[in-house]
Amino acid sequence: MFSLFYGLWKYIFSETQFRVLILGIDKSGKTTLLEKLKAVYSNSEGLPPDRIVPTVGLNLANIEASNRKLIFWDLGGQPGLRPIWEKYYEESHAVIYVIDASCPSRFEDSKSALEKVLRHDDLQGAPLLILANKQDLPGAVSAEELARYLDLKKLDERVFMFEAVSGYNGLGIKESVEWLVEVMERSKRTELLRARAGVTDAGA
Ligand SMILES: Nc1nc2c(ncn2[C@@H]2O[C@H](COP(=O)(O)OP(=O)(O)OP(=O)(O)O)[C@@H](O)[C@H]2O)c(=O)[nH]1
Ligand SMILES: [Mg+2]
Repeated sequence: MFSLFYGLWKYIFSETQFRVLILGIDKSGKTTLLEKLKAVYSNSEGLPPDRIVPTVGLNLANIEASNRKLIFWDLGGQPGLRPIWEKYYEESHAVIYVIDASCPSRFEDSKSALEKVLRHDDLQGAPLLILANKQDLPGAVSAEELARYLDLKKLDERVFMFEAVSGYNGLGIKESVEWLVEVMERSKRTELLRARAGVTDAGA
């Protein structure tokens, strides 16, 4: 009985650390964005772009924003590494999907990889932030143009937003994080993950 109340207590009062998964095909700029997030939100400088190499494992960033703790998981986007993404779905509160907005020849690959992400049951109800990245480059399409191009059908029941960003100059980074915190706070997905953690603890 005690463990049941303890589980309930934890469910109501525990401070959630939001886990955000950063996905997108290779070279879309995920790790550069992660390093920019560190530079903007923590005391860490973040790696400069010229020292960032293609990701094979997992990169992490812990930040605090709007009085909330967030952890970002950045995975490799090369085709052979994409099957690993789903191992992280179940634990994630939200997904950031990064697209190189300056490279239309790769939009199709980005779109089909994203559609596969959205079809996965383990990500049901997870808020989705789609970033039109590399806005510092002259040819980059706007967030609206990218949304039109992607024309996503599987977004029903999911909170989502498109945002124009640049991992180089930091455009749109704060707006993105503020939006994420706001939607994760009141998302059913957060309730679900909290309840699951409470139940696990109570049953332990
Ligand atoms: N101009 C410009 N270039 C960028 C930006 N973000 C990343 N790049 C460049 O794009 C290339 C790929 O960046 P990464 O951050 O390694 O991309 P990634 O998505 O993490 O790639 P994988 O780890 O292979 O999945 C690098 O040459 C970066 O310097 C940006 O905002 N603007
Ligand atoms: Mg990377």
